[in-house]
Amino acid sequence: MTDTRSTPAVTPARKAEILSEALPYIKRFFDKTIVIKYGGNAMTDPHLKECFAHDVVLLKLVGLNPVVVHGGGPQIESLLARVGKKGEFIQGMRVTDAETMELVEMVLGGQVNKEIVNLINQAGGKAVGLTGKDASFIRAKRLRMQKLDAPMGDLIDIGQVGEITSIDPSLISFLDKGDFIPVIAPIGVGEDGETYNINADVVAGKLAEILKAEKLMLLTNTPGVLDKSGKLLTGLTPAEIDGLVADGTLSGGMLPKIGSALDAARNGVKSVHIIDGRVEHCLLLEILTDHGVGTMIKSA
Ligand SMILES: Nc1ncnc2c1ncn2[C@@H]1O[C@H](COP(=O)(O)OP(=O)(O)O)[C@@H](O)[C@H]1O
Ligand SMILES: CC(=O)N[C@@H](CCC(=O)OP(=O)(O)O)C(=O)O
Repeated sequence: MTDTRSTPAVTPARKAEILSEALPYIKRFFDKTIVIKYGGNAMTDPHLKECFAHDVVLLKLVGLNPVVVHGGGPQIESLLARVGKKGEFIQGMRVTDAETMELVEMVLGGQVNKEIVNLINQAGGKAVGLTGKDASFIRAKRLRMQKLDAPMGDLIDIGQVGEITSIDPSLISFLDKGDFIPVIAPIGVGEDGETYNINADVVAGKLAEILKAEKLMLLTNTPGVLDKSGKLLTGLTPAEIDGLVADGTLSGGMLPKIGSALDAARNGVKSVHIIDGRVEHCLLLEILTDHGVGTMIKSA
């Protein structure tokens, strides 16, 4: 059977040319850390999942240090539905009671984490799955959330949702140096061993800051950040983001994503992108070629 994905007329010479175009990027990013957030919504198609794993392995083998943080929102929803529960979100954060927390940990720390680890290993990498509980490397406390439509300081409690208090980078650095690819589920641990559910974009952003990453790439299921008419915004400044939040153009899961992206850009991560995880090889396109595939978040 013919594989229609490999039929475009790319001559061998053009293939070689494309490969050699990656050289300046490989040189520039050699030994640099790239934090990749793999969103639950971009994680549904089997072929795309294989492409993602393949790209991560390729980045590692050419000398970059990819660190994967994954979500799993849709996967959590389907387990909740099986036990007759429905997820509730406030400003993109899941309200997390004790039972939900148990299920979230099963899905993120178990099913989704091990699936990604396995895919990367099948593609020839050496992935190691972790949650923030491993070596207690992501410490958290209970989040008190500021509602956008409430007076400043009017904070609400949404259950076992964590706010990161610290990240110890040593475990991740150790894995990077040892040729391993860390794959991190967004779960934190409290002072007394409590388990916290943390939005994956928030973990990815903070980790990118702490690791002094060269790039933070947030893969999602839209072309990037869209304006009110659905057009892609290829670059965004903090002032433009404030405007989009205030007029309601950004909502739901895009709120924690943009907040984390902006924090990372302001705190030393050199380039921050929200990109379309449904585009085949989006990581290679964004990192090793001139073709941007989403929205770049600027620090000023
Ligand atoms: N202005 C916007 N541009 C793009 N997506 C938006 C916007 N506002 C809200 N969204 C929503 O944010 C979603 C991405 O966040 P989320 O569902 O948390 O995805 P992920 O699982 O990739 O983190 C999009 O699928 C879209 O429904
Ligand atoms: C507090 C909170 O909202 N946690 C998220 C963690 C998973 C996640 O962020 O998944 P996506 O990246 O696929 O959205 C949740 O429970 O859904």
